[in-house]
Amino acid sequence: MDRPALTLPDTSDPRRLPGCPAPAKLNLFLHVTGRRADGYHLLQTAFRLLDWGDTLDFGLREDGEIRRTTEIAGVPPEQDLVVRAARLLQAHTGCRLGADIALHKVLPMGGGIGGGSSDAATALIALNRLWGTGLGRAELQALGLQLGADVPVFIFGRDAFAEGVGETLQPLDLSPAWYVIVSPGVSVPTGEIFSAEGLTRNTPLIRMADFAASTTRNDLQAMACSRYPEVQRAIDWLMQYAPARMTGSGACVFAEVPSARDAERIAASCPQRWTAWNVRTASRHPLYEWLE
Ligand SMILES: C[C@](O)(CO)[C@H](O)COP(=O)(O)OP(=O)(O)OC[C@H]1O[C@@H](n2ccc(N)nc2=O)[C@H](O)[C@@H]1O
Ligand SMILES: Nc1ncnc2c1ncn2[C@@H]1O[C@H](COP(=O)(O)OP(=O)(O)OP(=O)(O)O)[C@@H](O)[C@H]1O
Repeated sequence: MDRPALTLPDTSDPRRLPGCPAPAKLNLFLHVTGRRADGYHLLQTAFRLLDWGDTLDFGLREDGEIRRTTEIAGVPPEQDLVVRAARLLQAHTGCRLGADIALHKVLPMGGGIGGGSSDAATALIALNRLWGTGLGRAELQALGLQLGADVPVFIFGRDAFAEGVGETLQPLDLSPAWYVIVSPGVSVPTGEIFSAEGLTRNTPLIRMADFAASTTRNDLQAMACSRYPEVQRAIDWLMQYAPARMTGSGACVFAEVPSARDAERIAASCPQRWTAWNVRTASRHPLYEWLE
């Protein structure tokens, strides 16, 4: 058997946590079922964790400073969800320790695969350990929600059926699977799609037991495709091989395929102007055991 792409960090030095994984997610379906008074949308979605992601290195600082030590194009440190997660954990716990944080970006940004959210979740989980702040899973999930609707599921650490704005989570037991994921080279701003006039916002609620690919869809897909036609083209291309749809608010699209070999073959034949990955699922977040 081949080894997982994402592995556990080295925990031998109590002052450093190098190589902490931040996995991507897929939304197997996404229904918009309503809108809250504050503008946020009520959803039903199924999150699936992937064995593919960014990695982060954390080093302890005694002076309380939070420093990002790597350059990320288009994301200044002050806006980085990782830096914001670290500051939020400090503020919430009164911890006076700081950290140097190196972020090694692999996941496409604005791709609907939750890269920034997962980085933030990994920062909360890793710093909670490095600083000895001792928060439990539920408290960290609530803290994560302050950073974004997609952060809690990565702290929950399992495939999940989600409701509310994405924070009410029930575990899903799904069989291991292989996916082809295509990034059509555009970045779709989540807020733009949710606020678009004409978005479907009244899909009837389904029961968790009734969720199946054939009876569900992504309610954000039509709007994303009409504004970013390259997303539709990527879906049409992938549809030649297997049923394909968009994840999250886009831009990435995905299809489940029967085997690792199929995933590799299809990803290798992707048109050059796009990027494709063959990715397998992960049953748990690699840092799952770090929280009670
Ligand atoms: C589309 C999904 O990726 C599906 O998992 C998420 O719902 C988006 O989660 P996210 O990227 O963490 O989003 P946030 O950073 O919380 O919100 C970005 C913007 O999207 C809109 N937003 C997001 C989530 C939600 N349930 N309703 C919304 O209306 C809000 O306008 C918000 O200003
Ligand atoms: N650590 C980070 N990594 C990526 N993007 C970040 C990060 N911190 C802040 N951002 C900002 O968040 C935006 C969305 O990034 P992200 O990769 O999370 O999108 P996404 O995959 O569409 O997320 P989601 O599925 O959660 O909506 C980026 O365009 C960037 O400006």
